[in-house]
Amino acid sequence: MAVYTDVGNEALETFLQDYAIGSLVAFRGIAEGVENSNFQLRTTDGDYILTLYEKRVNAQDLPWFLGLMQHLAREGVTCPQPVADSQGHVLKTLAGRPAAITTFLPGVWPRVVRLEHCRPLGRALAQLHVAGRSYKPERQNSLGPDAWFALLQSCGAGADNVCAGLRDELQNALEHILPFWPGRGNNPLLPRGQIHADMFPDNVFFLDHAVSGVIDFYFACTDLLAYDIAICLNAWCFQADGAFNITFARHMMQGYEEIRPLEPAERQLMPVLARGAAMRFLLTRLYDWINTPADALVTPKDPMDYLKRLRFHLETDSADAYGF
Ligand SMILES: Nc1ncnc2c1ncn2[C@@H]1O[C@H](COP(=O)(O)OP(=O)(O)O)[C@@H](O)[C@H]1O
Ligand SMILES: N[C@@H](CCOP(=O)(O)O)C(=O)O
Repeated sequence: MAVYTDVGNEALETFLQDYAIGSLVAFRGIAEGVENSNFQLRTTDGDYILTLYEKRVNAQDLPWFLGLMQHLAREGVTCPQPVADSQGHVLKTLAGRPAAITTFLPGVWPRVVRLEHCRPLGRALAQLHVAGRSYKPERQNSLGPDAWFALLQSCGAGADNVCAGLRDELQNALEHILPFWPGRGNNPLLPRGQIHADMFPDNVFFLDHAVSGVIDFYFACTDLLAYDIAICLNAWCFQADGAFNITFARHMMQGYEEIRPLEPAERQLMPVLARGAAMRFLLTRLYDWINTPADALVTPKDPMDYLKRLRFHLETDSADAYGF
């Protein structure tokens, strides 16, 4: 459950007086998610989401995230829209945390990924990349390759308690990733733009076999477009038993390339991007696994799922293995 900060009924009713979205009918903390505290609000006007921004979100980045969501919507991407209060402010404070109300998106995220999800997912990702082109402000990826070594260090000896030898294994893996990363040293730079950077199944809603919306832009940043594909490859194309599903990957890429064809170098460098994407989620999961108190109201995600993926990508040296 991810409700780090509790909000009382009275405090919420007072907060809502600043808005013209009717009066409170009901609200509940949302169990899903691990980063922020989310509440579903029902007012006499309809449904909304209240988010209190927590640990990994830097409050200074919030105008960039909310601005991106507004921009993408103008460009035709369905995503939550910040709701302004009567003074025109979208960013507020509640229970001592930065807070915003956004619109509620209908749809359901796939609890089990099936082949039918993969092509629409690829299309939605490419649409987001194309729509993001005209959003000019940039945000550096604070969880990109420059951060991984320090993140591993911050896990300390705890890594080896999760899995014997893990610290050395990850250190060694970084040596097979960082020197080959696009744009580093003499490596070619790939097309950059606004990326979602957390397009996991729980952030993509479907209705009637089509993507009905994308949520959770709080890791979005300006980075390599193909890295976003590598994140999806990790998050959508491995089965529950840990096996890679090449058909899922092929369908996802077919959908993506209907909207934005890949450049040859993006395809060629997919193995290193996929290793990097597995490393990034393995490290944040590992950090959370080690540092989340046993009585916390959040269920940390298993880092070992991403160790299996990382090992797979380290064995892979050609994009052919991904089916594209
Ligand atoms: N705009 C929205 N419309 C509908 N449901 C939402 C919306 N935003 C969040 N949710 C619900 O809240 C859950 C957690 O949201 P998410 O943004 O992934 O949280 P976190 O940032 O904590 O990971 C989602 O899985 C979804 O069920
Ligand atoms: N997708 C990340 C965790 C971030 O949580 P989300 O609920 O915001 O997607 C992971 O799976 O490690």
